[in-house]
Formats: sequence, C-alpha cells, structure tokens
Amino acid sequence: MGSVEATNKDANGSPAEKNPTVVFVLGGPGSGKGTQCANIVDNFKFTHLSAGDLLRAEIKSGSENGTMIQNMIKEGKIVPSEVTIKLLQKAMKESGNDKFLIDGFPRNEENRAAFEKVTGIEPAFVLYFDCPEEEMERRLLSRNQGREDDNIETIRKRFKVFLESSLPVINYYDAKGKVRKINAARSVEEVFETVKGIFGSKNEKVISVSIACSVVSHFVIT
Ligand SMILES: Nc1ncnc2c1ncn2[C@@H]1O[C@H](COP(=O)(O)OP(=O)(O)OP(=O)(O)O)[C@@H](O)[C@H]1O
Ligand SMILES: Nc1ccn([C@H]2C[C@H](O)[C@@H](COP(=O)(O)O)O2)c(=O)n1
Ligand SMILES: [Mg+2]
Repeated sequence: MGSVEATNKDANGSPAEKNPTVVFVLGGPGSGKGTQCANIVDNFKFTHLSAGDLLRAEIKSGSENGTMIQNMIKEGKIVPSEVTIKLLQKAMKESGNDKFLIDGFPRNEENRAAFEKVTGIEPAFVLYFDCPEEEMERRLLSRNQGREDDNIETIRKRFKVFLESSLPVINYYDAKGKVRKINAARSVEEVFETVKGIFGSKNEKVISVSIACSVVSHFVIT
C-alpha cells in the first residue's frame, strides 16, 4: 500500500509541489483539541494551525472580513470555506514545515469538499476527541480566555452545529478508515498518553501507524 502523501494532487491533478502531511483534529467545542495539539507540537515535528485562532486573528487584524467573521463566531456559525482555507493555506506556506495539525477544520461538508478541491490534500488521518457535552460545557465555562463565544447561549449553538454539521464529516472519514477516536473525558495526561500511542515515538511513524490502525478505527482508543 502506498503512502497517503503520494496521492495528494493539486487542483489540476498534477503532483502538488509539496506533499504535506495533514492530520485533521476534530471534536466538539471544549473537547481539548487545542490542549492536545500543544502537547503534540512539543513532542513531534508538527505545526499546529487552529482554524478558530486564525479567524480570531483575522478579526483583530482589521481585515475587511473581520466584522462578518466576528458575527458568525458570536452566533456559533461556520465561516465560508473560502475565507478559512485562504488563511490555512497562508499559514501553511509561512510555517516552512510540511507536517500540520489542522485543528477545528473541516467543520462541515462545505469545508471538507472545498479544502480537498483547492489544495488536493487528503488527511493522513483524523484525530477525533470524543467527549460528553456536560464535560465540554463545564470546560468552556471555566476556560477564562476571554472568548466571546464562551457563554452558555453561544456554547449551545456551537454544540448544535457540531452535531448537525461536524459529526457528518467525522463519519465521512470514518467510512474511509481514517478516524482515530479518542476518549477525551479523561485527564489531559491520560488523553495525551493515547495520542502519543497514535503518533508513535518517532514522527516518521505517523503515516504507517495511520494505515495499520485503519481496521480498528471505529473503536474508541483508551
Ligand atoms: N482533558 C482535560 N480535562 C480537563 N480540562 C481540560 C482537558 N483538556 C482541556 N481542558 C481544558 O478545557 C478547556 C478547553 O480546552 P481546549 O481549548 O483545548 O478545547 P478545544 O477543543 O480547543 O475547544 P474549542 O473548540 O472551543 O477551541 C481549556 O480551559 C483546557 O485547559
Ligand atoms: N473551520 C472553522 C473553524 C472555526 N470556525 C469559527 C466558528 C467556531 O465556533 C469558532 C471557534 O472555533 P474553535 O476555536 O472553537 O475551533 O470559529 C469556523 O467558522 N470554521
Ligand atoms: Mg480550540
């Protein structure tokens, strides 16, 4: 079986200049995506790109899309793919790296299909942090990072969008054997132990681990 990287193509179907390794990091709001990505970066040679962080930076930069993005985030809605993908592509280019944790993206089918069409990139695999809503709600309400969307009204809207729009994307990748579902309702350390097992002790193991694990993707890894 060839590596996932070798199948990446650009929009014209010719081999992309670079064949980056992309891991999508998904899970409900407050499931611990950002926390675990920071741990992965500390231990493996990945660059962490959070779609939400890039959108918040775009608001702060005073860009012409800022007000639209801010309104959508306040409502817990998903910003049009065109905007988010441009930010991701720019950040990928600027990083100088070729291994990326893309956190909080794709959030819906539009995100997923547009990213694939525009970049030609297929994820090596998808980390899915599975966590009950009550636990995610507790975490978000005590996060204290001054996020405008960490209030109970917006949190409920974000949960609804996760169930209706993001879970179908996870199911799409699960059907392709690409989802590594992790029980995220444990301590940060316990969750990271499981994450480490998936990435392997050496960065180079990521792709082969991804293929070897595909047969058990529908089980929760603890
Ligand atoms: N395993 C854990 N146990 C307890 N608290 C956690 C755990 N993981 C993360 N947290 C805390 O929960 C809050 C949310 O975590 P984090 O920001 O990583 O979630 P997220 O999935 O990135 O959320 P969002 O989608 O809203 O960006 C933070 O305050 C973080 O410190
Ligand atoms: N692909 C994405 C990712 C995020 N957003 C917006 C909407 C989210 O509620 C918000 C916060 O994201 P988070 O930091 O929780 O990952 O950002 C989006 O529109 N599209
Ligand atoms: Mg986050």
